[in-house]
Amino acid sequence: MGRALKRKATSSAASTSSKKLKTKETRVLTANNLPWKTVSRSKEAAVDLDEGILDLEEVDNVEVVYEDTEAGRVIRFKVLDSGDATDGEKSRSEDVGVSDGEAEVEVEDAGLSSTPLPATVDVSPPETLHVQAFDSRTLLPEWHPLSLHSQLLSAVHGQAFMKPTPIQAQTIPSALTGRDIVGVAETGSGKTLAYGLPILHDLLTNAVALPPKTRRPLRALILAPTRELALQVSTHLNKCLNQYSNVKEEADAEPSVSLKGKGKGKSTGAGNGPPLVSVAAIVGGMSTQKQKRILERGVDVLVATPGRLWDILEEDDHLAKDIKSLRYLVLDEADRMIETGHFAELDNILRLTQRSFQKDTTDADFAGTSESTALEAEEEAHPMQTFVFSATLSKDLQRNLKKRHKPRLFKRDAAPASTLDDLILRLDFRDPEPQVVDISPEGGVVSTLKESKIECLMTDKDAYLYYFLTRYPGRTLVFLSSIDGIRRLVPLLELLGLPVYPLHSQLEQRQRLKNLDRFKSDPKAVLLATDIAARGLDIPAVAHVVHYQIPRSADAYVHRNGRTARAQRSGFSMLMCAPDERRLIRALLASLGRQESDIPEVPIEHHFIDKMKQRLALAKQIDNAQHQASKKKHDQNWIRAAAEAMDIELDSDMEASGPTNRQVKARQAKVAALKAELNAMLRQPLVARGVSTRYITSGSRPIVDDILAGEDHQGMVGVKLSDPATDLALAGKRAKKVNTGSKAQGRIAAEKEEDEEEWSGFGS
Ligand SMILES: Nc1ncnc2c1ncn2[C@@H]1O[C@H](COP(=O)(O)OP(=O)(O)OP(=O)(O)O)[C@@H](O)[C@H]1O
Repeated sequence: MGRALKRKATSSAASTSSKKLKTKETRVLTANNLPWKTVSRSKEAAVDLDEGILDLEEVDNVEVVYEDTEAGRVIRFKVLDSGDATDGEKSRSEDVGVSDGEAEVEVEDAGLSSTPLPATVDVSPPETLHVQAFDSRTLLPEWHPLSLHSQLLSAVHGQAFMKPTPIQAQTIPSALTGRDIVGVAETGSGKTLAYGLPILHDLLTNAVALPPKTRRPLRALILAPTRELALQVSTHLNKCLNQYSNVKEEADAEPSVSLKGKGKGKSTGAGNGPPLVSVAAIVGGMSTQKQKRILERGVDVLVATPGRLWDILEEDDHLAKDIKSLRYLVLDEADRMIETGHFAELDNILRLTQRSFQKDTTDADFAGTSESTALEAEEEAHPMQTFVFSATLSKDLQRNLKKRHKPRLFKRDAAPASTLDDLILRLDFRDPEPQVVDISPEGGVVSTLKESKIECLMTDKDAYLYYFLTRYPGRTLVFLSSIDGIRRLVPLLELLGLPVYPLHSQLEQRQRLKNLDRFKSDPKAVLLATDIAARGLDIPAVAHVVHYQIPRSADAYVHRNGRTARAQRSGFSMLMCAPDERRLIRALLASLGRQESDIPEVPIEHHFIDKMKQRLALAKQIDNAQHQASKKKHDQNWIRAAAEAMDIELDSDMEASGPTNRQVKARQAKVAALKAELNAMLRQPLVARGVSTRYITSGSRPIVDDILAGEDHQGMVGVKLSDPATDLALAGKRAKKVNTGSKAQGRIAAEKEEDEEEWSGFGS
């Protein structure tokens, strides 16, 4: 038996303590079967700019033992009796015999997540370090033929991804053989791992242990259009490296942590060792210091937004050199990147990756130098692979790509590319014919998504939105085209008691991530967002997407809808359509090969809308009063500050122009009275027409049955709790019934239907 490794695991976020170990083990388990316990962490910590440790788990009373077998060194885990574990220090050193291997795990840099090497003194070099065998043939028969690194298979299994998604199944084998790939597949279909797993497989398979403090060269660059998406991709990949992996358990470490030796006597040099494979994100809004620390240490996989990366590249020659010898370049949501205003930066970064461009510059500037020779040698030994993924890449572009035999070269002074087609055609695919895999659905519609619309006046959109949110509580993402619109709506919906959060580019990054986290953790939360949230964000179980303002393009419509109905879950989207917008919607749908009539109307009980309008009117009054008061105060403060700065004395008129204390108090009292009125109104239940709240067992439609069955809607008396997709289907069936009958019968049926609806409320 090899030597035992004992550790006490603590982290700065949540202190964990390993109890004392004893050799009297009771069970030998695989890493995934260990009794991991979730460590509670503050929500805020999970969304900090360090890209967040999303889950933290700990395990107590486990001994890690290295065992030399014929196949090499393997790792075993022994779970000790909890009773044994309370023994003291003495038993610990006696039993294990090696006391210097104790290590403390602490959060060192949450911006860099890694797979640390084990903290033993005599750790084997990675070439001989064998991750505990993962039986993929039995546990993951559908993943097995892909022959991925066992650490990745273990992680995939741990996340219950029992088979590859179609885009993964079709691209991973080619990517593993070195092909360049253009992958197009519906939103939420697992594209991140389609490019991520081949990269991680290569890096893990060829990982070389670097001495501590050695800067590791960048091997893969993933470019994403938004900060949130870049952070999410980095987290997603780190989950495959850390969360469920055996190597993690081997090192007894957590994502985003590194091991620090704390043994007596001998140093645990390897405990300070570099990670096997590291992934980090660098995005705008992140502290420069942290970013520098990450880059100084070096990462294998860098996920970045083009704007921030270009800023760094202008100062960091080291990184610029790394980019010239990348192994992997990924453009995630490539088509969005040209819309974000960072097109020039993206173009510049891509120039750096183009070997022919490098040759052009190096030939001119350093012909025959060691740098030019090194680049050429590197190119021959490890040609760069390029992956371009999106849910929306035009068919024309794909055709052109296939026709193309040679990349269009970047000339030194060439103007930047101006369209996505131009840009992608200039990508330096090493593959003469990159493999194009397009399995996107016709019309961009995911099969598990139900689309719908509400037709209403522009001025009534607030009321209809409020109706929808009240009628169908559930995690809802509402898209608006303007930040002003979000600023106007958030306080109103807040006053109406909805858990609503904003997300747009003018919020501080910390606030953006905080709001996103709140949205993720409350199943009834509402996020009002601009299109920065339209691409790539993978928020589990978004029930509804609402297009409050119509999307700018068909692609935006597809991506916004893609925030719901992900990974084969069902989802619902609703387009709010004012008369002026109908022409645009028709054009938008036509470009997807569809018609306006393809999208049915959500059934609405108009009786409720009037009540919604009353509540909204009061909320608007309060908001205006609050706004005026704070604006006056702000103006007055500004004048005083300006006068002070200029050393001017304000005359008494000006001083007096501000509100007096009495006026301030009167205004506050008015706001308080309006709020009390609104709260009283909100306490009154919204009652469907024809329903008696006093006689719940009688009336045209007794509601007692629904109450007893627990199916009554808490906020709207007289309607059943239901989801919009079911109500849409019921409305569709009713309409069909009406259409199939004779004209006269149809009329009677419709009248009857109207009556029923009027009395029972929708969804009943
Ligand atoms: N093989 C799999 N089986 C089940 N779920 C998976 C699998 N691979 C990935 N997922 C999950 O599916 C969800 C969507 O994945 P991902 O974010 O990569 O989708 P996407 O195709 O990039 O979407 P978008 O186009 O919106 O960016 C994620 O929660 C991911 O964890």
